[in-house]
Amino acid sequence: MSGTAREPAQRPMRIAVIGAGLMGHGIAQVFALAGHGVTITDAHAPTLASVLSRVEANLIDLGEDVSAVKRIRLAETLADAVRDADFVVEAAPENLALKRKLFAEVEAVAPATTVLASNTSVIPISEIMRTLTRRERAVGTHWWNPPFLVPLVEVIGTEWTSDATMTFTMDLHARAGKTPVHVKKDVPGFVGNRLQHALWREAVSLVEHGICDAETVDTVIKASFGRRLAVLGPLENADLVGTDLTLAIHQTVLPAIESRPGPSPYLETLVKEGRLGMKSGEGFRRWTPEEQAALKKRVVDHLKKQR
Ligand SMILES: NC(=O)c1ccc[n+]([C@@H]2O[C@H](COP(=O)([O-])OP(=O)(O)OC[C@H]3O[C@@H](n4cnc5c(N)ncnc54)[C@H](O)[C@@H]3O)[C@@H](O)[C@H]2O)c1
Repeated sequence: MSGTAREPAQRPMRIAVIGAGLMGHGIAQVFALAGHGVTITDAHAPTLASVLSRVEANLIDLGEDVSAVKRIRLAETLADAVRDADFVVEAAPENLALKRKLFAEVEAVAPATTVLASNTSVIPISEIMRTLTRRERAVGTHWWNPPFLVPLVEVIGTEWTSDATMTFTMDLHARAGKTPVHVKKDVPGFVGNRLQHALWREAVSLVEHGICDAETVDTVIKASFGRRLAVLGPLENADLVGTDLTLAIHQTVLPAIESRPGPSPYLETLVKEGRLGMKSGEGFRRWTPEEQAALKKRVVDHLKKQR
C-alpha cells in the first residue's frame, strides 16, 4: 500500500499537485527542492507544458539547485498524477463545486491512505471534503504567494481529520522548509485571511467614508506598524504595550471602526464599474504598466531579502 498517513514524512514522498498555475507550480517547486518526487497536472495544456521552464526560471533567480526540476513529472490526466501518490495537494481555481469534483476523482483513483489537501484560500475544508468516503485523511494546506518565498502554511483540520493525518502533514511541510501552523477549527478564511481581511475591511471603509484616500491608507501602514509586523505579531505587541492599554484603546476605537458583515458597497461599485485593479489599469488607484511592474518587483525583492 502506498504512503500511509501514519508514516513520518522522512523518506522521499510521491507528491501530486493538481493545478499548475500561480500556486501549484510554486508548491511543486518547494516539494521537488525538498527531495520529493512530484507529479503535476493541469486542465489547460499550455499551462502544464510551461511548468518546468517556470520552475527552472524561479530556481535560477533564487540561486537554488536547478536539478530539482528533474524531480517534477508532468501528468496529462488527474488519474495519472495521483494513482500512486502519498500526498495530493489541490491548487485549482477557488470554486467549491470544482474542488469537490476533483477530490471525488482523486478518491476513486488514489490509494486509500493517500493524504488529501486543498490549498483553498478561504473555503472551509469540510465543505470541500464532506462528500468523500474517507474523510479522516483530508486536510487544508493553505500556502501564501509566492509559495517558495512566503514561509507559512496553515494546516487546517476538520472534525474528521485524524491525528495521524495532521502529524504527517505538519511534518511534511516542516521538513520542506515551510512554517506550518495547526488551525484547529475549520472556519472560513482560517487564521491568516481572517486577519488580513479584517484589516482590508477597515482600509476600504476609511476610503469609503472620506477619512483619507487609498494612497494614504497604504502609506500609513507601510510607514508605521507594517514595518514591525514581520517581527512583532499583534498579540506580542499587546503584551509589549500592556493589555490594560490595549483594553483602553479598544474601548474607544472598536465602537468606531467598520463592523458591517458583508463587503463594502464602495468595493462593489468599483467592481461594477470595471475598476478591477491592475488588470484593468485602475482599482482604488490608477496604475500604469510601469508602476505595476515596479510594485511587483518591490514585493519580490523584499521577500527575497527576508529569506
Ligand atoms: N494566488 C494566491 O495568492 C493564492 C494564495 C493562496 C491560496 N490560493 C488558492 O490556490 C488555488 C489556486 O490559485 P492560483 O492563484 O494558483 O490560481 P491559478 O488560476 O493561477 O491556477 C489554477 C490552475 O488550475 C487549473 N485548472 C482549472 N481547472 C482544472 C481542473 N479541472 N483540473 C486541473 N487543473 C485545473 C487552471 O488551468 C490553472 O492553471 C485557489 O483555490 C486559490 O484561492 C491562491
